[in-house]
Amino acid sequence: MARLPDGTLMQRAAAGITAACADLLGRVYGSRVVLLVGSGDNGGDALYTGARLAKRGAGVTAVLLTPDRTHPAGLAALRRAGGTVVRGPEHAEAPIRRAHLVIDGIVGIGGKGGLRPDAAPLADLAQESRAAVVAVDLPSGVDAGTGEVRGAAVRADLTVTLGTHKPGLLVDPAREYAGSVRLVDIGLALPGDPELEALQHADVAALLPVPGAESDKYRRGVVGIAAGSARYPGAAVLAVAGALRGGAGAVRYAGPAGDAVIARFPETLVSSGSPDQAGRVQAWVVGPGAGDDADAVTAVLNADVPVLVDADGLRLADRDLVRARRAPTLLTPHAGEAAALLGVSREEVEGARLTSVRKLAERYGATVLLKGSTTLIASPGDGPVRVNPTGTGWLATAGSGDVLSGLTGSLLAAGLDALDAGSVGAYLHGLAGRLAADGAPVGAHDVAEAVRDAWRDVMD
Ligand SMILES: NC(=O)C1=CN([C@@H]2O[C@H](COP(=O)(O)OP(=O)(O)OC[C@H]3O[C@@H](n4cnc5c(N)ncnc54)[C@H](O)[C@@H]3O)[C@@H](O)[C@H]2O)[C@@H](O)CC1
Ligand SMILES: Nc1ncnc2c1ncn2[C@@H]1O[C@H](COP(=O)(O)OP(=O)(O)O)[C@@H](O)[C@H]1O
Ligand SMILES: [K+]
Repeated sequence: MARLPDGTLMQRAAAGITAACADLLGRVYGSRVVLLVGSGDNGGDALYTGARLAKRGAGVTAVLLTPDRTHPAGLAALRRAGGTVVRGPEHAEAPIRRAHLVIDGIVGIGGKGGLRPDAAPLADLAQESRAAVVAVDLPSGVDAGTGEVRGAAVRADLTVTLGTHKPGLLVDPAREYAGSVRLVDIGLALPGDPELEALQHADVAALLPVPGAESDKYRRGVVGIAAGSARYPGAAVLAVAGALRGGAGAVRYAGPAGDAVIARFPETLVSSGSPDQAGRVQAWVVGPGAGDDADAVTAVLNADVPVLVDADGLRLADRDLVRARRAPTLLTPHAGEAAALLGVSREEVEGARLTSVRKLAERYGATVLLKGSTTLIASPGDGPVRVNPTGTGWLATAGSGDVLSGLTGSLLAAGLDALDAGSVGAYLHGLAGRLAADGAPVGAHDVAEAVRDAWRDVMD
């Protein structure tokens, strides 16, 4: 900002927001637009945007939340362009009810906590009205840095974000408030590592293990699956189904559900004893449907290869044993399992996913993949956390986590590190869920089958 003339970034921002609003309105001329203007630069962005829309023939009304502390140059620009101004949120109701578009410039990255009491009713009015709601930078009231929502917040149809995505636009619950998100490049160079990364197709394609000319099944990696029980043989079948599609050259199964596994997947190498008797593998998956088999979990954690621990395995894994491991460990809890490990409620984990996943990674000295509406993957330390962009609610179906654990374990066996295996596994799994569902409900086995389509889609 210091290197640019005063107001340059704001003009770039306003130009981008105006273009997005015009797309949404279809016709700017004759439309009725209401600006919700807070006391900071977020309000300034809204005012400059309003001025541009007014010049193109929109009827623009600015509602000033704190009339004495309003971005002066932005306000002057709006007035010059013919916009009208109402002073105080108590006058907002009538204009919002008549509006085609409401632009939320109450607060941006300078916000703390949920909306203050004077601003909170505006969020409700905007939501109840028939107007489209566009948030400037992020929906006012959500936490930009964490995705937490502590109190009232605006619900937007579209968020036009400036310079870079903020964690709050990618992590639930805040993500849901943002609607669709459009990034406007205002020419900011961002310093240092980001706090959060979302892999894209090209990143995933570069990480997927592909056999070379000299590959054989052992060099591609063997993944071991210690899962399932007499009560839950299906978990073993689904984990193997995922593992067969994850790039390892062979899948070993160790446990009591070998007959069910072999009936469905004859290519699996099955044994019924303890995992440490099953032969060499390059990575283990332990836990899905495993019941109370603590010995299998301990045997796997004592192996000097990467280990993925899921489901029942998380409850049975000794924390000191996990911390003492030298090979990588990847824990894959859903919010309920994470809550049990942290000794908090499920709601607390779902309300603060970023904090929770970091805390778990620190406590266990392991990489953690926290599943759910937003899937996050964190390794211990301050490095960037990964957020999976491909998830879909259709994945919330029994057994789909078992598929994920097999798939991700297979990527570990093929040589990806825990953070990459977790993020690539979640990416393929989410995409497979979308492709398999295609707008209709799916079972977990459909997701496993669609992993190949997801893989091709990424490689395309
Ligand atoms: N930093 C940059 O490089 C740029 C920033 N821009 C804009 O500037 C914004 C940040 O501006 P500011 O730092 O002035 O801060 P904001 O405008 O985001 O918020 C600060 C104001 O909001 C009030 N406020 C704080 N918490 C609130 C709450 N819970 N409820 C109601 N009001 C609350 C504060 O009293 C303060 O006056 C960005 O979000 C973006 O819109 C853009 O203009 C482009 C460039
Ligand atoms: N609302 C949601 N949106 C996106 N993905 C979801 C949602 N709910 C669950 N998932 C995904 O579905 C899978 C469910 O896994 P899990 O909870 O372990 O179920 P199960 O134990 O039945 O296999 C995880 O990959 C999770 O991230
Ligand atoms: K805002």
